[in-house]
Amino acid sequence: MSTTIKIRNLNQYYGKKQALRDINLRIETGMFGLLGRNGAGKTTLMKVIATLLPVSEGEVSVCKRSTQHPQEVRRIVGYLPQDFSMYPNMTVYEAMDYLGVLSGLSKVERRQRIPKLLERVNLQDDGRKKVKALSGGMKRRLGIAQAILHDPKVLIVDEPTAGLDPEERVRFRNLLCEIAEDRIVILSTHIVGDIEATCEDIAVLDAGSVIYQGTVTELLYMTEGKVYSAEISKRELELLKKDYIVTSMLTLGNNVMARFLADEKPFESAKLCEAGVEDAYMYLMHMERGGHGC
Ligand SMILES: Nc1ncnc2c1ncn2[C@@H]1O[C@H](COP(=O)(O)OP(=O)(O)OP(=O)(O)O)[C@@H](O)[C@H]1O
Repeated sequence: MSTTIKIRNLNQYYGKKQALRDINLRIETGMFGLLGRNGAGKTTLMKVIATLLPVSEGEVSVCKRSTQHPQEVRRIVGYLPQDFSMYPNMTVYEAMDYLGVLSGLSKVERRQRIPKLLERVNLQDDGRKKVKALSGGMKRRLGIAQAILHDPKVLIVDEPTAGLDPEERVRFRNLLCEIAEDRIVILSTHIVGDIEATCEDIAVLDAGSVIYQGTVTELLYMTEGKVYSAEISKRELELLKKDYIVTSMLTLGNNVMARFLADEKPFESAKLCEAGVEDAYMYLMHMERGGHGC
Protein backbone atom coordinates (compact mmCIF):
# COMPACT_ATOMS: atom_id res chain seq x y z
CA MET A 1 0.00 0.00 0.00
CA SER A 2 1.31 3.47 -0.88
CA THR A 3 2.34 5.69 2.01
CA THR A 4 0.99 9.07 0.96
CA ILE A 5 -0.87 11.83 2.76
CA LYS A 6 -3.10 13.95 0.52
CA ILE A 7 -4.60 17.22 1.68
CA ARG A 8 -7.01 19.02 -0.64
CA ASN A 9 -8.52 22.47 -0.17
CA LEU A 10 -8.34 22.27 3.59
CA ASN A 11 -9.82 25.17 5.57
CA GLN A 12 -9.83 24.77 9.31
CA TYR A 13 -11.67 26.87 11.88
CA TYR A 14 -11.83 27.27 15.65
CA GLY A 15 -15.30 28.80 15.88
CA LYS A 16 -15.06 31.87 13.65
CA LYS A 17 -11.25 31.96 13.74
CA GLN A 18 -9.70 30.51 10.60
CA ALA A 19 -6.48 28.67 11.49
CA LEU A 20 -5.73 27.06 8.09
CA ARG A 21 -6.47 28.51 4.64
CA ASP A 22 -6.84 26.46 1.49
CA ILE A 23 -4.07 23.97 2.21
CA ASN A 24 -3.07 21.57 -0.58
CA LEU A 25 -0.25 19.18 0.22
CA ARG A 26 1.01 15.77 -0.82
CA ILE A 27 3.43 14.07 1.55
CA GLU A 28 5.38 10.90 0.66
CA THR A 29 7.66 8.48 2.57
CA GLY A 30 10.59 10.15 4.35
CA MET A 31 11.06 13.14 6.60
CA PHE A 32 8.75 16.05 5.91
CA GLY A 33 9.41 19.35 7.68
CA LEU A 34 6.67 21.76 8.60
CA LEU A 35 8.15 25.14 9.36
CA GLY A 36 6.51 28.31 10.58
CA ARG A 37 6.50 30.84 13.36
CA ASN A 38 4.35 30.53 16.50
CA GLY A 39 0.68 30.53 15.64
CA ALA A 40 1.26 29.74 11.93
CA GLY A 41 -1.04 26.70 12.11
CA LYS A 42 1.42 23.79 12.38
CA THR A 43 -0.19 22.11 15.39
CA THR A 44 -3.64 22.52 13.88
CA LEU A 45 -2.53 20.82 10.65
CA MET A 46 -0.90 17.96 12.54
CA LYS A 47 -3.96 17.45 14.70
CA VAL A 48 -6.15 17.30 11.60
CA ILE A 49 -3.91 14.62 10.05
CA ALA A 50 -3.87 12.68 13.34
CA THR A 51 -7.71 12.98 13.42
CA LEU A 52 -7.64 14.82 16.75
CA LEU A 53 -9.55 17.64 15.08
CA PRO A 54 -12.33 16.92 12.58
CA VAL A 55 -11.81 18.58 9.17
CA SER A 56 -13.90 21.77 8.90
CA GLU A 57 -13.74 21.96 5.08
CA GLY A 58 -11.82 19.98 2.47
CA GLU A 59 -10.37 16.47 2.25
CA VAL A 60 -7.54 14.74 4.08
CA SER A 61 -6.49 11.15 3.47
CA VAL A 62 -3.69 9.04 4.94
CA CYS A 63 -2.70 6.01 2.86
CA LYS A 64 -6.03 6.27 1.05
CA ARG A 65 -8.01 6.33 4.32
CA SER A 66 -10.13 9.39 4.82
CA THR A 67 -9.93 11.26 8.13
CA GLN A 68 -13.73 11.02 8.09
CA HIS A 69 -13.03 7.53 9.47
CA PRO A 70 -10.78 8.41 12.44
CA GLN A 71 -10.45 4.89 13.81
CA GLU A 72 -9.00 3.63 10.51
CA VAL A 73 -6.53 6.49 10.30
CA ARG A 74 -5.46 6.21 13.94
CA ARG A 75 -4.40 2.62 13.34
CA ILE A 76 -1.70 3.83 10.97
CA VAL A 77 -0.73 7.14 12.58
CA GLY A 78 1.43 7.77 15.64
CA TYR A 79 1.49 11.21 17.27
CA LEU A 80 3.87 12.85 19.69
CA PRO A 81 2.30 16.11 20.89
CA GLN A 82 4.24 19.21 21.90
CA ASP A 83 3.31 18.88 25.56
CA PHE A 84 3.81 15.14 25.86
CA SER A 85 3.68 13.67 29.34
CA MET A 86 2.81 10.21 30.53
CA TYR A 87 2.22 8.36 33.78
CA PRO A 88 5.03 9.88 35.89
CA ASN A 89 4.81 7.31 38.66
CA MET A 90 5.05 4.26 36.45
CA THR A 91 8.36 2.81 35.34
CA VAL A 92 9.31 3.19 31.70
CA TYR A 93 8.46 -0.45 31.00
CA GLU A 94 5.14 -0.33 32.87
CA ALA A 95 4.07 2.81 31.01
CA MET A 96 4.88 1.22 27.64
CA ASP A 97 3.13 -1.99 28.65
CA TYR A 98 0.04 -0.09 29.75
CA LEU A 99 -0.09 1.86 26.48
CA GLY A 100 0.37 -1.45 24.64
CA VAL A 101 -2.71 -2.80 26.40
CA LEU A 102 -4.65 0.32 25.39
CA SER A 103 -3.50 -0.15 21.77
CA GLY A 104 -4.88 -3.68 21.83
CA LEU A 105 -1.53 -5.51 21.68
CA SER A 106 -1.51 -9.03 23.15
CA LYS A 107 0.79 -9.97 26.04
CA VAL A 108 3.09 -11.86 23.65
CA GLU A 109 3.26 -8.94 21.23
CA ARG A 110 4.03 -6.54 24.07
CA ARG A 111 6.81 -8.76 25.42
CA GLN A 112 8.39 -8.95 21.99
CA ARG A 113 7.87 -5.37 20.92
CA ILE A 114 8.61 -3.22 23.99
CA PRO A 115 12.25 -4.27 24.61
CA LYS A 116 13.01 -3.77 20.89
CA LEU A 117 11.43 -0.34 20.90
CA LEU A 118 13.27 0.72 24.06
CA GLU A 119 16.49 -0.38 22.40
CA ARG A 120 15.64 1.59 19.27
CA VAL A 121 15.27 4.80 21.27
CA ASN A 122 18.30 3.95 23.40
CA LEU A 123 16.38 3.46 26.65
CA GLN A 124 17.11 -0.27 26.97
CA ASP A 125 18.85 0.23 30.34
CA ASP A 126 16.16 2.53 31.73
CA GLY A 127 13.10 0.25 31.72
CA ARG A 128 12.95 0.21 35.52
CA LYS A 129 13.33 3.96 35.98
CA LYS A 130 10.28 6.00 36.91
CA VAL A 131 9.08 8.16 34.03
CA LYS A 132 9.31 11.27 36.22
CA ALA A 133 13.03 10.58 36.80
CA LEU A 134 13.91 10.80 33.09
CA SER A 135 15.66 13.81 31.55
CA GLY A 136 13.85 15.95 28.95
CA GLY A 137 15.61 14.19 26.09
CA MET A 138 14.88 10.71 27.49
CA LYS A 139 11.20 11.63 27.90
CA ARG A 140 11.06 12.77 24.29
CA ARG A 141 12.64 9.48 23.17
CA LEU A 142 10.13 7.56 25.28
CA GLY A 143 7.46 9.65 23.57
CA ILE A 144 8.68 8.37 20.21
CA ALA A 145 8.70 4.77 21.47
CA GLN A 146 5.06 5.08 22.58
CA ALA A 147 4.07 6.79 19.30
CA ILE A 148 5.46 3.90 17.21
CA LEU A 149 4.26 1.13 19.53
CA HIS A 150 1.56 0.08 17.05
CA ASP A 151 4.05 0.29 14.13
CA PRO A 152 2.32 3.19 12.34
CA LYS A 153 3.01 4.15 8.71
CA VAL A 154 3.00 7.81 9.68
CA LEU A 155 4.67 9.43 12.68
CA ILE A 156 3.81 13.01 13.54
CA VAL A 157 6.05 14.92 15.94
CA ASP A 158 5.24 18.42 17.11
CA GLU A 159 8.21 20.65 18.06
CA PRO A 160 10.24 17.80 19.49
CA THR A 161 13.61 19.40 20.08
CA ALA A 162 12.66 22.54 22.04
CA GLY A 163 14.52 22.58 25.33
CA LEU A 164 16.92 19.75 24.46
CA ASP A 165 20.68 20.15 24.78
CA PRO A 166 22.64 20.03 21.49
CA GLU A 167 23.75 16.41 21.94
CA GLU A 168 20.23 15.18 22.67
CA ARG A 169 18.92 17.22 19.76
CA VAL A 170 21.24 15.56 17.29
CA ARG A 171 20.48 12.14 18.75
CA PHE A 172 16.76 12.78 18.52
CA ARG A 173 16.98 14.02 14.94
CA ASN A 174 18.99 10.96 13.93
CA LEU A 175 16.38 8.71 15.51
CA LEU A 176 13.62 10.39 13.49
CA CYS A 177 15.65 9.97 10.28
CA GLU A 178 16.05 6.24 10.97
CA ILE A 179 12.33 5.89 11.59
CA ALA A 180 11.60 7.77 8.35
CA GLU A 181 13.42 5.18 6.25
CA ASP A 182 10.24 3.24 5.63
CA ARG A 183 7.45 5.61 6.70
CA ILE A 184 6.38 9.23 6.71
CA VAL A 185 7.70 11.31 9.59
CA ILE A 186 6.26 14.82 9.83
CA LEU A 187 8.35 17.10 11.95
CA SER A 188 6.93 20.45 12.95
CA THR A 189 9.27 23.10 14.25
CA HIS A 190 10.14 26.76 14.28
CA ILE A 191 13.82 25.82 14.63
CA VAL A 192 15.21 26.16 11.12
CA GLY A 193 18.33 24.15 12.02
CA ASP A 194 16.24 21.03 12.70
CA ILE A 195 14.84 21.16 9.20
CA GLU A 196 18.19 21.90 7.59
CA ALA A 197 19.74 18.84 9.19
CA THR A 198 17.01 16.33 8.47
CA CYS A 199 14.35 17.15 5.89
CA GLU A 200 14.51 17.32 2.13
CA ASP A 201 10.83 18.09 1.55
CA ILE A 202 9.29 20.93 3.48
CA ALA A 203 6.29 23.20 3.69
CA VAL A 204 6.39 26.65 5.25
CA LEU A 205 3.21 27.91 6.88
CA ASP A 206 2.48 31.53 7.58
CA ALA A 207 -0.78 32.83 9.08
CA GLY A 208 -2.54 29.59 8.16
CA SER A 209 -1.39 29.43 4.51
CA VAL A 210 1.33 27.38 2.82
CA ILE A 211 3.78 29.97 1.48
CA TYR A 212 6.32 27.43 0.24
CA GLN A 213 6.27 23.77 -0.60
CA GLY A 214 9.20 21.97 -2.18
CA THR A 215 12.69 20.79 -1.39
CA VAL A 216 15.20 22.50 0.86
CA THR A 217 17.55 22.65 -2.15
CA GLU A 218 15.01 24.60 -4.23
CA LEU A 219 14.43 26.95 -1.33
CA LEU A 220 18.16 27.61 -1.09
CA TYR A 221 18.30 28.13 -4.85
CA MET A 222 15.73 30.94 -4.56
CA THR A 223 18.08 32.80 -2.23
CA GLU A 224 21.31 32.16 -4.14
CA GLY A 225 23.24 35.35 -4.91
CA LYS A 226 21.29 37.33 -2.31
CA VAL A 227 23.25 36.65 0.88
CA TYR A 228 26.15 38.92 1.80
CA SER A 229 28.36 39.39 4.83
CA ALA A 230 30.43 42.38 5.92
CA GLU A 231 32.46 43.51 8.89
CA ILE A 232 31.02 46.87 9.89
CA SER A 233 30.83 49.17 12.91
CA LYS A 234 27.85 49.06 15.27
CA ARG A 235 26.66 52.40 13.91
CA GLU A 236 26.84 51.10 10.34
CA LEU A 237 24.86 48.06 11.45
CA GLU A 238 21.99 50.30 12.57
CA LEU A 239 21.97 51.94 9.12
CA LEU A 240 22.21 48.56 7.37
CA LYS A 241 19.18 47.29 9.29
CA LYS A 242 17.08 50.11 7.89
CA ASP A 243 17.60 48.98 4.28
CA TYR A 244 18.31 45.27 4.47
CA ILE A 245 17.22 42.15 6.31
CA VAL A 246 20.00 41.15 8.67
CA THR A 247 19.83 37.37 9.20
CA SER A 248 22.65 37.06 11.75
CA MET A 249 25.40 39.03 13.43
CA LEU A 250 28.52 38.22 15.35
CA THR A 251 30.36 40.74 17.52
CA LEU A 252 34.07 41.12 16.69
CA GLY A 253 35.54 43.55 19.25
CA ASN A 254 34.12 46.97 18.34
CA ASN A 255 32.80 45.71 15.03
CA VAL A 256 30.10 43.31 13.94
CA MET A 257 30.17 40.62 11.26
CA ALA A 258 26.71 41.01 9.76
CA ARG A 259 25.02 38.62 7.37
CA PHE A 260 22.21 40.16 5.35
CA LEU A 261 20.03 39.82 2.27
CA ALA A 262 20.50 42.06 -0.76
CA ASP A 263 19.54 41.75 -4.43
CA GLU A 264 22.93 43.04 -5.50
CA LYS A 265 26.26 43.90 -3.92
CA PRO A 266 25.44 46.95 -1.80
CA PHE A 267 28.99 48.21 -1.07
CA GLU A 268 32.56 47.27 -1.86
CA SER A 269 33.46 45.36 1.29
CA ALA A 270 30.33 43.14 1.22
CA LYS A 271 31.14 39.53 0.36
CA LEU A 272 28.72 37.15 -1.35
CA CYS A 273 28.00 34.05 0.81
CA GLU A 274 26.41 30.67 0.27
CA ALA A 275 22.76 30.81 1.37
CA GLY A 276 21.67 28.77 4.40
CA VAL A 277 18.12 27.63 5.18
CA GLU A 278 17.78 30.38 7.78
CA ASP A 279 18.62 33.04 5.15
CA ALA A 280 16.16 31.43 2.72
CA TYR A 281 13.44 31.34 5.37
CA MET A 282 13.93 35.02 6.19
CA TYR A 283 13.83 35.86 2.48
CA LEU A 284 10.60 33.91 2.05
CA MET A 285 8.98 35.63 5.03
CA HIS A 286 10.07 39.03 3.72
CA MET A 287 8.62 38.37 0.25
CA GLU A 288 5.41 37.05 1.81
CA ARG A 289 4.99 40.26 3.75
CA GLY A 290 5.02 42.27 0.54
CA GLY A 291 8.78 42.87 0.36
CA HIS A 292 10.03 43.72 -3.13
CA GLY A 293 13.51 42.35 -3.26
CA CYS A 294 15.96 43.24 -0.53
N1 LIG B 1 -8.29 25.83 20.62
C1 LIG B 1 -8.16 26.96 19.93
N2 LIG B 1 -9.15 27.89 19.91
C2 LIG B 1 -9.02 29.04 19.18
N3 LIG B 1 -7.95 29.35 18.46
C3 LIG B 1 -6.93 28.47 18.44
C4 LIG B 1 -6.98 27.23 19.18
N4 LIG B 1 -5.83 26.56 18.96
C5 LIG B 1 -5.08 27.35 18.14
N5 LIG B 1 -5.75 28.49 17.84
C6 LIG B 1 -5.26 29.57 16.95
O1 LIG B 1 -5.06 29.03 15.65
C7 LIG B 1 -3.87 29.56 15.08
C8 LIG B 1 -2.91 28.42 14.74
O2 LIG B 1 -2.44 27.84 15.97
P1 LIG B 1 -1.47 26.58 16.01
O3 LIG B 1 -1.35 26.15 17.43
O4 LIG B 1 -1.93 25.58 15.02
O5 LIG B 1 -0.10 27.24 15.50
P2 LIG B 1 1.38 26.67 15.60
O6 LIG B 1 2.04 27.01 14.30
O7 LIG B 1 1.37 25.25 15.98
O8 LIG B 1 2.02 27.53 16.75
P3 LIG B 1 3.11 27.10 17.86
O9 LIG B 1 4.43 27.03 17.13
O10 LIG B 1 3.05 28.24 18.82
O11 LIG B 1 2.68 25.81 18.44
C9 LIG B 1 -3.32 30.55 16.09
O12 LIG B 1 -3.76 31.84 15.72
C10 LIG B 1 -3.91 30.12 17.40
O13 LIG B 1 -4.09 31.22 18.25
